Amino acid sequence: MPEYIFDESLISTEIQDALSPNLKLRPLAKDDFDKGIFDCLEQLSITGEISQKKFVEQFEEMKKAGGYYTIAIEDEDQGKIVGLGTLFVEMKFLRNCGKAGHIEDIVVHDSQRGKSLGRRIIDQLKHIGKELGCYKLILNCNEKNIPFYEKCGLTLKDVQMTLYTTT
Ligand SMILES: CC(=O)SCCNC(=O)CCNC(=O)[C@H](O)C(C)(C)COP(=O)(O)OP(=O)(O)OC[C@H]1O[C@@H](n2cnc3c(N)ncnc32)[C@H](O)[C@@H]1OP(=O)(O)O
Repeated sequence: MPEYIFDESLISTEIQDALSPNLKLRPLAKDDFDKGIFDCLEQLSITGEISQKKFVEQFEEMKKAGGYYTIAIEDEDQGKIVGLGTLFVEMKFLRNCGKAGHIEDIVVHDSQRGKSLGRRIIDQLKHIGKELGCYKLILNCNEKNIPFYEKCGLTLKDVQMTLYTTT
C-alpha cells in the first residue's frame, strides 16, 4: 500500500467514476517521484533540480505539517501522473476560527489537456474543501486561466499582489 500525503477516504468516488477507467484520482504518494510528476510541474513553473531524496524529504515535511491536500491523476496504463493539484488549508481566527482553502499548483500534462481532467482536479479539491469545512476556496492565476476557473464555478474577486523575496 503506498504512503499517501492525506487520507484516501477524502477522495470522492463520484468524481473518480467520471474519469476513464485507466485514470486513477488519488492523494500524492511518497513513491510518485518516478512517475513523471516533474514533467507536469515543469509545465506550470520553475521546479529546479529535485532529487528523489529531496522529494521524499519535502513530502514528509508537508505531511507532518498537515494542511497539504495534494491530489494526482495517474494514467495506470502508462504508470505516469498526468495531472496534479493542491488544496492548502489555512487555519484562521477570522470567521469564528474558520478555515480557508487555497487552490495551488494546478496542472494537466499538455498531452492530456482539453479532456476535463483540470475540471475533475478542481471538483475534487472543492469536495475536500467542503468535507474539511473550509468557508471559502481561493486562488491566484494568470488572466488567461480565468475562463477555465469560471467554468469550474469560481468567480473573479479582488486582485493579487506579489513580492518575490529571492531573485
Ligand atoms: C492556481 C493555479 O495553479 S493557476 C495555474 C494553472 N495551470 C497552468 O496554467 C498550467 C498549464 N495549463 C494546464 O495545465 C491546463 O491548461 C489547465 C489546468 C489550466 C486546464 O486543464 P484542462 O484539463 O485542459 O481543462 P479542462 O479540459 O478540464 O477544461 C474545463 C473547461 O474549461 C475550458 N478551458 C480550459 N482552459 C481554458 C482556457 N485557457 N481558456 C478558456 N477555456 C478554457 C475548457 O474548454 C472546458 O470547457 P467546457 O467544459 O465548456 O468544454
